[in-house]
Amino acid sequence: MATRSAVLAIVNPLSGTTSAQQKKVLQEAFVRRAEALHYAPHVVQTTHPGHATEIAAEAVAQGVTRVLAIGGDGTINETAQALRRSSTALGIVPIGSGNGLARHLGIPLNPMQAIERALSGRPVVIDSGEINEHPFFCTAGLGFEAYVAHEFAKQSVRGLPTYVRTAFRAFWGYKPQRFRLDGQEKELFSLTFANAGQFGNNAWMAPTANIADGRLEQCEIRPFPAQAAGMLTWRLFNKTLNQSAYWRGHSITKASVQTNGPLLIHVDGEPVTLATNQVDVRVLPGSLLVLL
Ligand SMILES: Nc1ncnc2c1ncn2[C@@H]1O[C@H](COP(=O)(O)OP(=O)(O)OP(=O)(O)O)[C@@H](O)[C@H]1O
Repeated sequence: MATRSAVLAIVNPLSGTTSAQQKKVLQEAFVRRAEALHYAPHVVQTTHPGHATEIAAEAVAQGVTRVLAIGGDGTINETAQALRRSSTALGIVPIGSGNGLARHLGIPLNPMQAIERALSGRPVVIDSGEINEHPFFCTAGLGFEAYVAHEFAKQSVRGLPTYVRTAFRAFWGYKPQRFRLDGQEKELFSLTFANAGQFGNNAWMAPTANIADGRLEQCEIRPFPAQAAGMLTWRLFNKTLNQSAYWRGHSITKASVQTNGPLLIHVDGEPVTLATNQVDVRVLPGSLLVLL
């Protein structure tokens, strides 16, 4: 009898708003379905930040061909980091607050259906990005969106309602920042580098982004009067932000940004504080296999 190929599921027990019981049910369903498809399934729960990368790196070294990340965009990022430039493909089972990468790729938001896709789907090549030493797969950015990511991380409750409340509060306290972008001085409300088109929750910062074109979309929002905020928000969710006079986009392969002080950024929605005021962004074309 042929040896069954291994398939690994990495689960963040703290992701999103699903309960521990729901995650347990999901893991059991994964094991049952994988066995029915003649795989040898393994499940590992993360115990600390960065753990998903360690587990996924081990799976790559062992030649596992499918690794599922069951979590939010942070867990998917940590898992995908280790799979870059390998022949191990990523299965995405989105149970986070935003699920930007899954939404962009058209992966079902129903976890059971996403498991099915990850077990039965075919590997498709996509790009990834790097902002300094931090890999990203969906979006990374500076300015308002980074500020919101940092504020959101301080909240005890996850989920969309908390995110909306946090962003609304942050808006009134936030001042646009000065950036030196590829040698040009600019005051911007936000600056996004988009591999996928959206942050999550169908908030489309880069409506035309193509995740497999070997490029990133650099999206700049210039300062705007408070009365324009409603229209910009509507456009963000209506996938028409690129029609706003406050939005500007360029397709790039690399960019360099300087600011006046230590820098708050977000990487796939996770807050990061850089110890430098220099940011270098680049695309890694065709660097990840995703199961679709
Ligand atoms: N056992 C753990 N304890 C503490 N933190 C963890 C653990 N496992 C993973 N993490 C960290 O939790 C972070 C957030 O996880 P994840 O993105 O999956 O959930 P989320 O934040 O609820 O979802 P979203 O990103 O969609 O808001 C990850 O970047 C990871 O570093």
